[in-house]
Amino acid sequence: MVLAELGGCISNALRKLNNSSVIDKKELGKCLNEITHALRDADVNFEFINRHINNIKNNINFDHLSEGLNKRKIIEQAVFNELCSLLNSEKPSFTPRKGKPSIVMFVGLQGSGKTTTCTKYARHHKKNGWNPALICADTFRAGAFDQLKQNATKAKIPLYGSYTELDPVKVAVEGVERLKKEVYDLIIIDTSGRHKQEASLFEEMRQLEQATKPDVVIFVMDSSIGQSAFDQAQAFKQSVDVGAVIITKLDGHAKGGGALSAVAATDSPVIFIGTGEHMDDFEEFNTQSFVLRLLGMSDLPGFMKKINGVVISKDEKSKQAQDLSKGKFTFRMMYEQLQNILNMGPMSPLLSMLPGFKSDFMPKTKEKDAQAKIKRYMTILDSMTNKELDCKKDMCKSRIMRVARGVGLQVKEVTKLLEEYKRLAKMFSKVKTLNTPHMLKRMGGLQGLMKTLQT
Ligand SMILES: Nc1nc2c(ncn2[C@@H]2O[C@H](COP(=O)(O)OP(=O)(O)OP(=O)(O)O)[C@@H](O)[C@H]2O)c(=O)[nH]1
Repeated sequence: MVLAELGGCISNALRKLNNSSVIDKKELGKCLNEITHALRDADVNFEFINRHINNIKNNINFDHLSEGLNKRKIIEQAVFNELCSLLNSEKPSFTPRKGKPSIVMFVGLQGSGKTTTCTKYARHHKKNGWNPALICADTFRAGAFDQLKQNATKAKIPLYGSYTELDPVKVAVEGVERLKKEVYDLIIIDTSGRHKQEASLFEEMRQLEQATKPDVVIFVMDSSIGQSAFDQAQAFKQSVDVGAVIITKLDGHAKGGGALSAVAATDSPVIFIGTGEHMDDFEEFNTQSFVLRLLGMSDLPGFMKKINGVVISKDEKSKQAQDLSKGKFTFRMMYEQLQNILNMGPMSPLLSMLPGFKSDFMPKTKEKDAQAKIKRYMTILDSMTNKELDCKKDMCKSRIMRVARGVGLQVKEVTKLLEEYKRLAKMFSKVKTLNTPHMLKRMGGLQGLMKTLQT
């Protein structure tokens, strides 16, 4: 059972309580039985299921619940709390400091997604103001250096590695020394994997840990490995000092429950999840947000945090607010808005924080089309002169033709962009404030915005 289905089954079990005229021990038992089956089908560790289901039972004492209380709500809250505690770790999560070098070492089995995740992690921190660099200490797999090099080049992250040196410890130590001197504040070491938990892999990890003294060791776990996740997580924890976990491949058909619950074996928090092969398919993990979304409930605080933080940065916000109050919406501002939408990354995870939106609301192909359209608009805007970008008037025909020729597109593409500009200018002229809910209302809600981008 994939995770989205797990959420659906748990919500269904809870919803059935609505239809019961009396909610008593028997009804609660039926509901918890259904939840137990759903968790089992999603590969959550049996021992954990029993422990958490018992906790729910023990936390709801029907004899002590007075008449007026909403029993369904109490049960729902107890289930929510237990699902959170299943995924929570007491240990605080590690955050690298800016301006001071932190060393982060990635470990995991071959194919778990380490190399991809290292670059995603570096890119995420770069976007948020760190100065990251990568080290390829995987001298075991031929092609590992080239793979990381390709990823790093795409993400514009500096990389240290060697085609000839076969000792991973030597590469890692030299890399750390060099990158520290070059004042990178986040030094990320990609290590090699093996097909299974081999002694040689663990020995290599131990040596790397001793030689580079990382501030944190991040264990990368593939979510599709089911029940065996628990043993794997435990074996890694026993070999190196795992301090954080990243679960990959939570997109697609992974059951995910096994990996999510196995995190307890590492006694470390999940800090990110990988939701696809693309660089942007990477999300910060927040237990409460995750469980809310799993159960199909809205995560409005998470949504607002993301949209306010990314769509309009604080500095831009005051300048743009000033311009808007003067009724000025220029092509340059349109460019900035499009850039902000691209910076948000994939829309589906964002939208799934809202009630009524499922994670597959926008299929990947549509998402790609929408992003291609934004990029096309930005290419057109790139070919405009500064004067044109800061102008808020319509463009004459000869200019439209010049711009179309400049970017090698048809005139109708430029005309489409102008229509979109007029629509946005009209909308912003009425808003005159950068209050996000207000703007979304003007856009006809997110559904309206998404429809526009998809057409
Ligand atoms: N669908 C999906 N694929 C992923 C994700 N993360 C990584 N992958 C894919 O998983 C495969 C293996 O990823 P790598 O990054 O090469 O794995 P690795 O752990 O570095 O492997 P070794 O270097 O051989 O130890 C690649 O095809 C990645 O594109 C994810 O979150 N979702």
